[in-house]
Amino acid sequence: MGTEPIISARGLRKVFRGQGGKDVVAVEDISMDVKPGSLTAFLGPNGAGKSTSLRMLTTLLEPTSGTATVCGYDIARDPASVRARIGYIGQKNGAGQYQRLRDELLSQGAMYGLGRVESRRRTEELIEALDLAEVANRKTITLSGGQRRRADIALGLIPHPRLLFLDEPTTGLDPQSRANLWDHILRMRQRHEMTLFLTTHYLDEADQFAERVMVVDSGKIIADDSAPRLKATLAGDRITLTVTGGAEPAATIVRRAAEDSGAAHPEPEVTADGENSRIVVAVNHGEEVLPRLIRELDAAGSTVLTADLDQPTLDDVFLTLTGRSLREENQSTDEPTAEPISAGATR
Ligand SMILES: Nc1ncnc2c1ncn2[C@@H]1O[C@H](COP(=O)(O)OP(=O)(O)OP(=O)(O)O)[C@@H](O)[C@H]1O
Repeated sequence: MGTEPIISARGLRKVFRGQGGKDVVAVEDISMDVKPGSLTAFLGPNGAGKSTSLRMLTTLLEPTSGTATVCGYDIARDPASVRARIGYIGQKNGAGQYQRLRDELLSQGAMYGLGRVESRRRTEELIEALDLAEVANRKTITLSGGQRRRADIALGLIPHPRLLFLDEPTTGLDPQSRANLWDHILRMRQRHEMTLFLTTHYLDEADQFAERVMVVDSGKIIADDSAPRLKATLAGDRITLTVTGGAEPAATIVRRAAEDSGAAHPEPEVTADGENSRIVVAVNHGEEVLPRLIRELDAAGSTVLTADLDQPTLDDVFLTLTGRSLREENQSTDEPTAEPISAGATR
């Protein structure tokens, strides 16, 4: 298949007929080409249309309009050929929870027509690779959240897919289990040279592990690039200053410095901080702008009490694009915002 895209979608759209005849446009218009071997994160707030897009690409849901090929096969005309080549790990795994994990893996192998010997070989290989030996004889319903997600991944990998779709693989896990799961995901990827396409609303995961980040909002892809490039082109470095007295003339000087740096949104955010003023602005090349800015403010008679320079995050990217914070949006329906995690495995 060479460099042909492993996923190629054009104008995918899904409208659900809501109750009382009111339609819900879950996915408005999604187009993409995904390279074989890549790791792509589909990042967006709750309800952005991530799962619906994934369910269309995995042939679980028929698009209202639009087309896609996955592993070279058309999702509408040849869903069986698509399914035979992909793995899909949904948000809630519905597999038989009262079976022992090892038996569940073996039945999965049988379901994919692997044959007894191959099924057993694959089951043992995945139990070992995903660190599940200790729990392999337990019923899956008794597993912890992290073990359950690793078991889900083992189930998804039984058919040896070239392309693995994961829908929010780490949601609901504590930071340590998330790091551990990522470790396994990256190891599996390396071992099997798989293409990974996953949805997440954890900004740090997309930032750390994905080579390509597609930011999704209201059923559309609103940005698509590597995390460093998204941050450099769409967010800029954040400068936070505390100056004595009122905000002027400091705010004007800060705005001009931001404009000169080519910042997309040079208007500073100004708040009173007791007797002092706090000024926040996004600039380009913050490390060059900040010292110059402090000198200019000093010359204009504004004393700078504190000055901080922060690298942008993907949340700043989302904020620039939509005027909303992804962190806050997810907090309302999700567990506490993710702490940064680090997986032992390297890319
Ligand atoms: N079967 C359905 N019937 C009606 N509306 C639906 C259905 N499935 C999803 N939706 C709606 O479509 C929109 C997109 O949902 P989707 O689950 O794809 O979002 P998501 O980005 O995966 O969100 P989350 O991060 O919460 O999983 C939401 O408004 C959702 O309520």
